[in-house]
Amino acid sequence: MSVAALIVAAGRGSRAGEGIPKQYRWLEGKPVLARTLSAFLSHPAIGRTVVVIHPDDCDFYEQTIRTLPSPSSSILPCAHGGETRQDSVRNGLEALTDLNPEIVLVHDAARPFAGPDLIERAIEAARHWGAAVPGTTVTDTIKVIGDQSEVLSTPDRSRLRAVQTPQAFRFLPLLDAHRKAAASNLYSFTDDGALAEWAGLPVHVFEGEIGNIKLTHPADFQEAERRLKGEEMIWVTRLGTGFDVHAFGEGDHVWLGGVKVPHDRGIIAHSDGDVILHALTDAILGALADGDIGTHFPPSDPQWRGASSDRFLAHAVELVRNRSGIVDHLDTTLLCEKPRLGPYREAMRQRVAEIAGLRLDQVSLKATTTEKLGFTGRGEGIAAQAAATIRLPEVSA
Ligand SMILES: Nc1ccn([C@@H]2O[C@H](COP(=O)(O)OP(=O)(O)OP(=O)(O)O)[C@@H](O)[C@H]2O)c(=O)n1
Ligand SMILES: C[C@](O)(CO)[C@H](O)COP(=O)(O)O
Repeated sequence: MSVAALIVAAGRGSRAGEGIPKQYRWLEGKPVLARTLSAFLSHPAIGRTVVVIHPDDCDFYEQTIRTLPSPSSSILPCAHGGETRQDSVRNGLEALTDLNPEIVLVHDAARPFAGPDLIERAIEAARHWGAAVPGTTVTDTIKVIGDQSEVLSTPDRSRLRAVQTPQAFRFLPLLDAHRKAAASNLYSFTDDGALAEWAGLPVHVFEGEIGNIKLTHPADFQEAERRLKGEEMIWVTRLGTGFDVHAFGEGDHVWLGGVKVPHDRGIIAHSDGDVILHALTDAILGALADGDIGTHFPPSDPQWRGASSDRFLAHAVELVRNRSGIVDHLDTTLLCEKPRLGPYREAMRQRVAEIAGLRLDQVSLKATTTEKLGFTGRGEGIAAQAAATIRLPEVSA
């Protein structure tokens, strides 16, 4: 599927204070916009990129382009922005109509820390859902207030996500939604997700990146400088392993890798007994040196009775991302005589990739019998062992 990037850089950066618009300010040796652009220009899945700039900023823009390592032919002639971010996005979309990509990623120039994995997840999410925005869990409690700053309500934090960019969409439906909003004189959407929602497109949230901050206030620049200084970032690679066993019992199916597999036995377990997801969860927790699945989801806690193990794996991955880390690879070996893995392997890889927010090539799944030896050989139970490779910034390792 063809993918284009649309970088909105036409704002004035009034909240950031100081002189020139923030996207052209230099941050540790490069303009902010050059950092933002590089992430997209260097991504192999992105065909073309259009940057939307303010008409007054042509010189700044040209200077920025000259700082790129190799001025890229994949950058289209820039488009001009409008009064609001929404106008600027619409102008950028109009500039892409000849190209007519299948997917467009809309990104703020003011977010220079979007990483390749985030971009990959955005593309996958658009392929899968058609419209998706990256979100991170909220760590502060949020209040809804009234005109007198009185608290009206406290929404359930577990349902809230702080939304970032790149936001990912099928191109034509987004273009259509923007045109409709403009035709209805609606210009107050603060992100494209909200505009798409208004236009009736189902919008989903995929995993964002804690480090993908928007440079908005002066303090954000100080934070970004600190980070980049420390950051010719040293990554520490960690490998964790996990192992899980469940006994067979009454039943007609087993859950493996998040997929329901018909079988002449069931699994005896507190949760759904998915040994693949349990071993993977423990492997990630092992790499984080953060206890094991029982520490995070005690079997004594009735709320996990019959629980789908998807949430265990998703939680472990979230812990990695909360530490600005990256899950690089997940590898599992299933040990049993039956059921056979073969017919379900791809569906399981797909599901594990989906739960963990990874690409398919980052998920490996293998199986072996134990040559009729031991409890697996006698068909009394099933086991899985897993390895997870993650990277953490040295500071939090
Ligand atoms: N009319 C506008 C307004 C914003 N943006 C872009 O949208 C992104 C997010 O907006 P924001 O952080 O609010 O940037 P500014 O509008 O520049 O900031 P401020 O509101 O402080 O002036 C930025 O990359 C900004 O350049 C844009 O292209 N056109
Ligand atoms: C698009 C956005 O970055 C998502 O968080 C945000 O809504 C932009 O808001 P701004 O007020 O234009 O900075």
